[in-house]
Amino acid sequence: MLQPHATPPEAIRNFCIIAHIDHGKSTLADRMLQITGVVDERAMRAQYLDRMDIERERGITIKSQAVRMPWEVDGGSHVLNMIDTPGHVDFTYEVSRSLAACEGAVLLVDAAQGIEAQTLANLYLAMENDLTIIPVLNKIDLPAAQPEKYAEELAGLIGCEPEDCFQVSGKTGVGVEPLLDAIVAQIPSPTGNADGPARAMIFDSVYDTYRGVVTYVRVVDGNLNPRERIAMMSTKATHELLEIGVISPEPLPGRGLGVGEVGYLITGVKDVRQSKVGDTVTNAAKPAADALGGYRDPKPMVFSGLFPLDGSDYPDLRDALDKLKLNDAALVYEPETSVALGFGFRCGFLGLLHLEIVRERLEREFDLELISTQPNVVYDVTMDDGTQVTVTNPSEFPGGKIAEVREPKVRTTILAPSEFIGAIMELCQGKRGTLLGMDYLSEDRVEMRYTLPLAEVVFDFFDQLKSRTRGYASLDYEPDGDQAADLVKVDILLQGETVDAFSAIVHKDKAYGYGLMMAGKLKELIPRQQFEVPIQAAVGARVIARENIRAIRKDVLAKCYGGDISRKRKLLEKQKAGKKRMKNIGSVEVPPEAFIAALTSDGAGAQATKK
Ligand SMILES: Nc1nc2c(ncn2[C@@H]2O[C@H](COP(=O)(O)OP(=O)(O)OP(=O)(O)O)[C@@H](O)[C@H]2O)c(=O)[nH]1
Repeated sequence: MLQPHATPPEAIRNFCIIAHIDHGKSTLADRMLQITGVVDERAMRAQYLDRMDIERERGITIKSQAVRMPWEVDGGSHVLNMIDTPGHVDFTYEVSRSLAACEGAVLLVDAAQGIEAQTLANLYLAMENDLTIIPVLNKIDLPAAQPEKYAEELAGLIGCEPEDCFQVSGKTGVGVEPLLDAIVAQIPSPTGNADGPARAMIFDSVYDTYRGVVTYVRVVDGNLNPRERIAMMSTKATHELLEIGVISPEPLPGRGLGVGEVGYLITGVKDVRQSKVGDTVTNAAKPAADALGGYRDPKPMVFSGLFPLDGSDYPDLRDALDKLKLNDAALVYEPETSVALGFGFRCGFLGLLHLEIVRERLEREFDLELISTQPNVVYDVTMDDGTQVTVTNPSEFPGGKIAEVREPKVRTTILAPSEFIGAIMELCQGKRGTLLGMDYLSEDRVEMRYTLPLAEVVFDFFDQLKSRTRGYASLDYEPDGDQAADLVKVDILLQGETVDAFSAIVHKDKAYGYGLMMAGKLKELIPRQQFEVPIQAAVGARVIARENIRAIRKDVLAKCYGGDISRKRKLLEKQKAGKKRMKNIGSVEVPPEAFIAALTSDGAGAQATKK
C-alpha cells in the first residue's frame, strides 16, 4: 500500500511531456511506464491497453492524466509524476494549468520533422511557467531521422548546446533510461509550505459515470486528507473528500497528499463546473487566505448553431448536450430557433477543434444527425446612441446606426519550409493579416508571426494553409484582444425571405464575394420548384447579388413508361416521403441536404451523404 505522505518533496519530480501533435508523446509516455515498472512488459499490450479499451467502452474516464512512477538513481528512490497536457491550441488555458503543476518539461521533437508550430507554442507556455526544459529528439530509429540537424535547430531555439539534446526512440526504448535519469538530475523538486493551510491546484477534472467528477490536483502547500471537508476557493463551495489517492497506473486510494504531490480526489459532485480547472482546493475548516494565481473562467470564442436533421430529435439533442456538459466546463449552449432549420441550440466553443469534438461526440455517442451552421466569433457592437450589443449569432446583428464593431483577433505562428513564404504571405494578406515578424529557424525553415482576425482563421484558413504549402506548414494561435473593423451583415434571401442560417458577418470588402458564392451555391443545391425562385444576397436593404432558380415541375414518372402501376406508386410515395423532410422557406421547399452542403465550407456536402 502506498503512503503518499511518506514521500518527502526532495524525492519528487513533477514533469510533463510537451510536443507537436504526432511527435510521439503517448508512445514515449508508454515506454516510461514500462521502463519504470509501473506497467510490466507483458501487460503493456495485453492488459494495459485492453484496460483502456474497456474504460472507453464502459465510459469510465479515470485516465492517466497524472501517473506516478518510481525511479532509482544511484541508490536514491524518487517519485516521478508525469502530468498529461492537452495538446491543442483551443485548450491553451488547460495546457498552461497542467504546466503550472510541474517544475519541468520534456520538450519532444520528432527527429524526422523538426520543430513545428505547437512545439513553439508549448515551449513558450512552459517558459512562462518557469519550467526547466529538457530538449529531446524522438524517433531516432527512423531512417529519415536527422538528429544532428534538428539538435542544432532545437539548441538554437532554447539556448543550449546541440549535445544537450537527448536522443531517444519512444518506439524501441533507446535513450529513455538516461532521459529518466536526467529528469531526476535536472528538474528541481517541488517546494512549498508543509505546515501552512492546504492549497492544491486543479489541473484537470473529468466526469466518470460511476464515481462522479474525478479531480486531478497538485498540492502546493499543506496537505489534503480523506474524509476532511474541502472548499473550492473560486465558488466557496465545500465538499467532503470521499477518496484521495495517486494513479500508478490504477487509481490507488491513499492516506492523503502532501507538498509537491500529484493525485486525484473524489467528492461525489456530478458536474465538472463545480471542480474547475485552475481553481484552488483548500481545507474548509482551515482555509488558505489567498488562492493560487491564474484561475480563469473558460470563455467561448467560437459560436455555431447545432440543429437536428430530424426535428423530432430535438429533445434528444438537449439531453445529449446536458450530458456532455457534465464533462466539459467550457461548453455553453442555449436554445435557438431558426426559420430554416427549426429548433436547435446556439453553442459556444473554445475554438474550432472543440466544436468538432463536441459535434463528433454528439453524432457518435448519442447517435444524432446534426446540421451545424457556419461558425462565427463574438462581435461587440456599439450603436450611435452608445448602447452596446454583444453578438454571438449573425442573425441578431443589429440594424440601425452603428458607431463601431469590434472583433477578436489572434496572434498566429506559422512554421513552414522557406520556399512557401510567398504563398503564406499572400494567404495572410488576403485574410486581413498583419505581419509581426519572421525568423529563420534553420536555413530552410521559417517562423512567421501574424495577427489575424479570429473570424478569418476559423473560416477555412487551416485548409488553405495546408493546400498552399502542400501540407508542410503548421499553425498555432492565441487570443490577442480585439480590434475595430469595417464589418457588415450579409443576408441571403429566398424569394424575398431571409434564410437566417446563411446570414454572415463579413468584412465590407468581402460582402459581395460571400453573397455571390452563397447565391451560386444555393442555385446549384436547391431543386427547381414549380415557380421561379430568386436568390438574393443583401446588406441591409441593398441587394448585392442575385441568382434565379428556373421553374420546373419535377416529374418523377417521366422515365416510367408502360403500365407498371406498383412501380409508379412506389416512386410517388418516395417523393412524398422526401417532401416530408423538406424544410419550407416561405413557399420554397428545400431539402435538408442542401443546407448541409451549403454550410460546409467547400460546398461539397461532406456530411450530406450520411444517412
Ligand atoms: N519510428 C518511430 N515511430 C514512433 C516513435 N514514437 C512514436 N512513433 C509513431 O508516431 C506516431 C505518433 O505517436 P504518438 O505517440 O501517438 O504521438 P502523440 O504525440 O502522442 O500524438 P497525439 O496524441 O496525437 O498528439 C505513431 O504512429 C507512433 O507509432 C519512435 O520513437 N519511432
